[in-house]
Amino acid sequence: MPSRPISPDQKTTANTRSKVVLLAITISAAAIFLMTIVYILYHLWDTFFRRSRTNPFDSAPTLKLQKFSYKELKSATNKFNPDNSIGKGGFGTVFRGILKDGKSVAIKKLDAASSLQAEREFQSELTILGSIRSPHIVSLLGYCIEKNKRVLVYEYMPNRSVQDLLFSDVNVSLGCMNWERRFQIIQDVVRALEFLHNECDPPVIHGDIKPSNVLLDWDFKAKISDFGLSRVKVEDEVGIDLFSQELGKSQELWKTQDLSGNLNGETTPTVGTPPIEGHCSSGEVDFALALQASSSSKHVKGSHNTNGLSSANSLSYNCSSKASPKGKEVLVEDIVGSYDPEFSSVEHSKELGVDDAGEGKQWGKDWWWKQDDSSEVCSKDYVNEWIGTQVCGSTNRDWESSMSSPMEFNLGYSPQLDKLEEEKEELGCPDEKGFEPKDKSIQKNKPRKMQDWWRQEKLDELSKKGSKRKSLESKMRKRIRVPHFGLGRQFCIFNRRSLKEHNQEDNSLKHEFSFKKVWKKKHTRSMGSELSGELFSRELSSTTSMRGTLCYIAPEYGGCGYLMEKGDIYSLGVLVLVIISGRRPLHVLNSPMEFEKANLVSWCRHLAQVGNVLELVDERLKDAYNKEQVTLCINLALACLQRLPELRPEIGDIVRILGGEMDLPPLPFEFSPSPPSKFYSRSRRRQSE
Ligand SMILES: Nc1ncnc2c1ncn2[C@@H]1O[C@H](COP(=O)(O)OP(=O)(O)OP(=O)(O)O)[C@@H](O)[C@H]1O
Repeated sequence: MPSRPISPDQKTTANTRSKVVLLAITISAAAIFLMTIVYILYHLWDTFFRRSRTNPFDSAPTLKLQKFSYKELKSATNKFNPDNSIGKGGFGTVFRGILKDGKSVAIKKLDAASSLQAEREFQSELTILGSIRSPHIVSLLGYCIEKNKRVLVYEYMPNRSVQDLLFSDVNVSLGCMNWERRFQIIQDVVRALEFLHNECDPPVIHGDIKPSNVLLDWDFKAKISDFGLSRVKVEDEVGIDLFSQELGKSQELWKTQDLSGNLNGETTPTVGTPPIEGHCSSGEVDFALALQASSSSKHVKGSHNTNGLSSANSLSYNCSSKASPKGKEVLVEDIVGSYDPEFSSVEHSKELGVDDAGEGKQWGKDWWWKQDDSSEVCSKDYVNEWIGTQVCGSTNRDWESSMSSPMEFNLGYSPQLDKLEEEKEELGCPDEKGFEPKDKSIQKNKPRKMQDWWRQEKLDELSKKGSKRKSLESKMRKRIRVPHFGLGRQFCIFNRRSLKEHNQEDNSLKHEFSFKKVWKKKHTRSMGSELSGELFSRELSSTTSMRGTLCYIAPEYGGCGYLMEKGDIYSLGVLVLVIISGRRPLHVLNSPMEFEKANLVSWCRHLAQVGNVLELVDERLKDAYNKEQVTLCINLALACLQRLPELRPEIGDIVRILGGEMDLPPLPFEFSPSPPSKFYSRSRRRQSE
């Protein structure tokens, strides 16, 4: 059958349809093309303009780290020959190496045995340091991962670390560490921190600022190294978690209580160090602060000694309330008996002996400022007192009794629990068994008359703690493990990072304390019987824990707090004092006359109070320094060392202050030459009325 011919109309319709389809395809393609161009332009704009700050993670792909083979690095260091070793850290040895192209590098070989923490450091260095470039930061050039071998390759810093230079007499006498150089180093470190805190997005917190992490290049330009403990700040992170909660409480308390404990309803002018009740939210050792509060007063104890138990409790309660799969575990016995945070609540003014609370007592808070008056105080006394108060978690009184009757540290003993009992005794609080104070003289000796409101408050608090105490006691007996975020115990355990300074120290007269040995002994035998000036004079203190380095770490970081910028600022304060004085933060010489200078931060505060900060300056500098610059740096350091992070200056302000573009904010009263007396406070009050 013949096919029907296609009509012209049908042809036209078909043509029209194909044209429409073609047009649709063309338009779609054009739209896609346009959108692609718009996307590319947006991306370019985003890269070049919007994100002008350094984003460590975004920029990571641009910072190509070289991957080395182990063989290559082995040959660069002559088989990791000890002769090429230029330093030893907590997790590995640093070698000088020469690469195939003739370039000098520093090669850090992590100890395989250092395991998890070393791995953490390695990852941290790779992800954070590997992603940032700044003239103020030591560059990470490459790495090697082969089986369990971990090696990092850095730019070589020929003039070693500030630690090496400061504590090597030869170099200083050669003028290596003259004032100009020291000032330059301070400025360089400040700039490095400015880069990390303000120019990186998100900000990077170093977490371990100290002299051995400040390295010097050919021109003695300082650069920060060692990002093993650093972290990147999470967006919108407020940072001060438990601390700020306690801070709120303490500020309320502070408003209602002056130095003598009286209710006055006004804010006391000394803002730097409110008596924080339970400030340290964990049972961790608040070493930085503990060191500053070098001895405690029985009087202070009278007003704050519930903290011991509260700290132990707060760790278990706070942490369990936040329990997460990430939570690690810590033995209750590691918490209880480790630290008495009453030292956290010690006002610096008292610490410096501003008030008369310690008068007439053998171990008043100000005892070590009075060495000249007491020829009986020797290094042994210092050590006993200090260790007794700071490490055992007992106060002076406990320590004194432990000295006469050495006790074992075991599950059955908890200084905090004992203190609770004692406190109840002092307050005349009947316990569950209807306990009444046996010795009425205890009450007579109370350092201050407590107002009824305060007493009532205290009793309420104690009865609350009594119930917590019961559960804590039963946990202790069962050795129950309390979940915790991997923060508490770490601070107390002195791991393998350590005592590097010890090796470098000359074995002559200059010696420092170590907590490591004491800590070990704590678990094995009576401490009191073992302590002697001899023993401690041989040990050093700059031990790095998993959370930072003793003496440099900020007080708030010792208590479950996040590591924040202000933590770096605190460490910077200590570093500045170390650079100016040429002393370590805890530096006890054998001479009793030197005791008052043992704790650098406390000594500096004392000097600031008496208006003589220049006494802190390294004697080796003789008079060859700029007094104005030194005074500015010391005052700046004191501002950085304020206990409340909020009061410490921001790094941007520090840059401006050092550059002379901004005045130093007024220091708290406790650092001023004329601290406010009670009279002053009252007269001020009357005026304001
Ligand atoms: N890039 C480098 N160039 C030259 N020397 C270096 C370099 N990196 C480290 N060192 C030297 O090696 C030493 C050890 O450094 P490392 O970072 O391993 O440990 P640390 O920071 O001193 O101690 P820790 O790791 O316990 O905090 C430094 O003090 C320094 O003297």
